[in-house]
Amino acid sequence: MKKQITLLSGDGIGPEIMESAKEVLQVIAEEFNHDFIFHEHAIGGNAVDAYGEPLPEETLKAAEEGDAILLGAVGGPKWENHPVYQRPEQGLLKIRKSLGLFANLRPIKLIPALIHASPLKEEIVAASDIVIIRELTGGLYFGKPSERRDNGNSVVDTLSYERYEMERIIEKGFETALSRRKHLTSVDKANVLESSRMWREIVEEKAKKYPEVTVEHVLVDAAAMKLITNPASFDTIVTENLFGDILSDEASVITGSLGMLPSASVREDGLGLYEPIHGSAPDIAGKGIANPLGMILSASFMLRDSFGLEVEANAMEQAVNEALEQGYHTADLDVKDGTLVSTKEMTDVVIGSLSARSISDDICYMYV
Ligand SMILES: NC(=O)c1ccc[n+]([C@@H]2O[C@H](COP(=O)([O-])OP(=O)(O)OC[C@H]3O[C@@H](n4cnc5c(N)ncnc54)[C@H](O)[C@@H]3O)[C@@H](O)[C@H]2O)c1
Ligand SMILES: CC(C)[C@H](C(=O)O)[C@@H](O)C(=O)O
Ligand SMILES: [Mg+2]
Repeated sequence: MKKQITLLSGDGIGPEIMESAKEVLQVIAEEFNHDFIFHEHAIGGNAVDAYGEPLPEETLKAAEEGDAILLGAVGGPKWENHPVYQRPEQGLLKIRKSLGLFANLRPIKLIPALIHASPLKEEIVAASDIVIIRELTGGLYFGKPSERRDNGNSVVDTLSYERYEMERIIEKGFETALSRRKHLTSVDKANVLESSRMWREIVEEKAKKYPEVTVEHVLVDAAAMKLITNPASFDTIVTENLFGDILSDEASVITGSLGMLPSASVREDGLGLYEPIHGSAPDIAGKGIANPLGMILSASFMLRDSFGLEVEANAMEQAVNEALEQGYHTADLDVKDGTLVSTKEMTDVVIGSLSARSISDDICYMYV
């Protein structure tokens, strides 16, 4: 299979973890006889430095024309005092909005080898298997006006949604729940916000179309508490943009590290942007110690969901599991008696597991 993949490494640890994903994908391409063609483009702070804007036109064009997009992370202290239009994060928001990537899927599944790495008790995290479906192109992030007034003495941000924007993400929530354990938790703040009351009405309307799915409404503050006291009580969560951003970082604690979580941002026709949920981690950038697994798992997410390469995606995920089972971990993961490794070493271990796996598959094949 021949695929054009747009690589947007970004800032901070972005390029370090992107290198890992690229190397692993190259091994997959060789072993499974695919042709992955990588096209690297600028986004975020490095694009501001080179082009004066965080999302150059050519990056957007390449992203639209390719088969899928892989993104590292954007942002960092260097650009914090730039005007809003030159903030790295604006590049990320603009690519999501311009490409219409309205549905952000954030799976949170405990990897058994990491059961002790979470600061939460083993019995609490044990059965965790959640998908957060986060609305990605509306809400407070994009509402107008968003500005300072009265010489900086008052400020307004606007939370606005059109009905169709709520309908399509809620529908995605139901479809996802239907393909899983058929339990949908809709998270809102309907006791305070009008937008949440409209959201809840739409969830109730859509529920009639999905009688097999059990629907539960949970207020966002209570959901934040339940996520870490009883994560196993969740299956699929659907929520608006900002709530989903906050809850997914919180949920990463279940897996032992923010560095573990992948995500997919998709639209109706299947175009997808795949990225770890974490940021550019300026505190560890350049040290070669970042956890590359959230990025590698984002690449396997791309293989499965954008390219339909189920076997290859499984092989990558299996290789990640094996690396962790053997006790290898980067510094962000609190693994007792394991082997502390760098980003590069972790990548090599994953590649080693992949290669060993295909050799053993060959042997099995030869003897069948
Ligand atoms: N998708 C994105 O590009 C994205 C997401 C979140 C934050 N950001 C940006 O990143 C910058 C830093 O934000 P922040 O510090 O609040 O969040 P962050 O996610 O970058 O880091 C939070 C903490 O988690 C650690 N961490 C994150 N990813 C890790 C990994 N792969 N391996 C090991 N440790 C990891 C960091 O070292 C840090 O201590 C900001 O400019 C922010 O806007 C970008
Ligand atoms: C960097 C920022 C704009 C982004 C968001 O809030 O969506 C990030 O936190 C994320 O989760 O992808
Ligand atoms: Mg976030």
